[in-house]
Amino acid sequence: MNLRPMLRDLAAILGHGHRGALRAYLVWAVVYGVLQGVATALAVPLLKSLLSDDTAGALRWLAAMAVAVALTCAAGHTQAMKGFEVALTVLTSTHRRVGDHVGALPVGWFSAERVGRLSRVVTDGTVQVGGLFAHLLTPLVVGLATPATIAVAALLLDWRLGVAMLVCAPLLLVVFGWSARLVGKGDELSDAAAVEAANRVVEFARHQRTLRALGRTARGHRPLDEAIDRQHSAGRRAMWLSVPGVLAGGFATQFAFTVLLLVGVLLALGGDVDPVALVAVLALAARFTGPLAELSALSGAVRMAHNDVRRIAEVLEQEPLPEPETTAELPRPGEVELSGVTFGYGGDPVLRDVSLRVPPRTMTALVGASGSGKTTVTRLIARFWDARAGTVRVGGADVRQQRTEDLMAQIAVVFQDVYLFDDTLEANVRAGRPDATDEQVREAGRLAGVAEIVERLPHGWATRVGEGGAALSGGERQRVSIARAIVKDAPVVLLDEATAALDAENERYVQAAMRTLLERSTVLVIAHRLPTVVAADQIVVLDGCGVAERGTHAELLAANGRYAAFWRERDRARGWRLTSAR
Ligand SMILES: Nc1ncnc2c1ncn2[C@@H]1O[C@H](COP(=O)(O)OP(=O)(O)OP(=O)(O)O)[C@@H](O)[C@H]1O
Repeated sequence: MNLRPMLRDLAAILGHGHRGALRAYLVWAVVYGVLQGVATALAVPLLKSLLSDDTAGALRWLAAMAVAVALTCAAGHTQAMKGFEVALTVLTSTHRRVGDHVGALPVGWFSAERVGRLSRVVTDGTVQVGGLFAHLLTPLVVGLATPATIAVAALLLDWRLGVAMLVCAPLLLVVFGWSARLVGKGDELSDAAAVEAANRVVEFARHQRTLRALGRTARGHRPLDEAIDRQHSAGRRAMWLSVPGVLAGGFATQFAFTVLLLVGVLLALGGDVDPVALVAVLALAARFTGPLAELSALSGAVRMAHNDVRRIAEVLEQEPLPEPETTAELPRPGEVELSGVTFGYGGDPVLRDVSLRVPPRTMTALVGASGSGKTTVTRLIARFWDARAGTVRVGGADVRQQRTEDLMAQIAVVFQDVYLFDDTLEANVRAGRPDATDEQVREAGRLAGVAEIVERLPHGWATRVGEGGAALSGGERQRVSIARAIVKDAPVVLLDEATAALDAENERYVQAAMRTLLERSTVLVIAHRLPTVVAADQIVVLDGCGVAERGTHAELLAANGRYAAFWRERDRARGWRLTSAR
């Protein structure tokens, strides 16, 4: 059983500042185990003295034993306190370390599967790892240090018995290691199934409206049923996998004890050990195998705990987006530029050799068929991902040469899938700029039409919007999101215009707010509405991984290329009249 990988992962989780505390705890746990072994070994001369009527000698050994026991208690207390300290560090700092780290990871890392695992890691995982020090590591270290000390003492008593113990120990550890691996494998199986089932439950709860509309009730939602079935069968497999290991561990310990007894009895029968020494040998053999039996019982749990430790360490090992120490100069504030950008999410490129420039305080509309890469362009500008080739510049500087907070200070985003925090309306608008004054928040609210929502709500600005903004309509959520962008007052605004038809009131507010944003910022909009496209200083048409056309609305219509065809198609599909907007 190799503890080194787990200790290495634990040290990684704790970080540089706390590794000394882990080392101190381990040293004290070893001292505690050794002292337990010494106190046990002292029973041998004590027994010998007692059985040979040497009272004075017995008293001396008794005193020595008392000292050893007192030292053992002191060491036990110290190691427990040190373990407590490290456990507390794990519990308090791991969340922060994981949180800080995850915050620097590329957005592409956050797949649904990883998000499900992450929530398990930071809730369950950290608690399990914290408990490791109290319930597992100490018995484990003691289970190794005490038998080792006893084996050394046995060597002094009778070398043959000592050698028998030293031969048994590694064999036992091999069996325990095998048993632990089986349990660990079962744990990995059931953990993967549990993460999947948890994700399916969340999906089932979150998307009730869609599922009901599709006629899927709890019974009929096959992915959830299947995930739960898989979790059950993984649990069963994990249990069956652990059975042979647990049996083999117990059997091996009993076998070792029997071997030691046999060696002792054979030595006594051969006249090499007197009966008095034989009693002592038996006592030592019992104390040798006792902690090992405990080790056998713990080995599976230790492996499972190591899996938890590994999962946290794995998150911390993920490479964050590389960041410079300081942000480069921004020679052209408000400008956005992609030059020769190629990017794909894994397989084929979604964008190939794309170049476009959005001059400061102008509006560029991105248009193109669904899946042509419009959203991807905005994600690269906000550096949610890094381009495979080419350069993305914001403010005239490569986004990779800017610190995340400096880059994000230049950009406000209004996405379609607006997420509002389960907080008040005011807090949700202020999220754009936490240090905004009340007046600035109110003004942004007025410009984006949030003030009008506020008037209708019983608690005004203090009304809570529910998780994700559930208490507001889609159009209202978008207004809050636009108010956020206005209050942020960033030089660049990335806007994904709503595809869903807005009612006249929402439409009016959104258009008015866009005018406000345009007065102060550079706007790159994924445009779905004709008035937006017509108003743009530049229209960029994405098609087939690249820029197919660019120009103003009139220029592109005159060119009668992709854009003209594209809008004629939309015109037919939605009944829009392209000509009437001119
Ligand atoms: N997170 C992702 N992982 C893998 N592929 C993705 C991811 N996001 C988008 N894609 C793929 O990249 C391509 C471009 O997607 P993108 O969302 O940029 O297009 P879009 O033009 O914005 O589409 P739409 O108008 O439908 O929103 C699509 O083929 C899409 O399936």
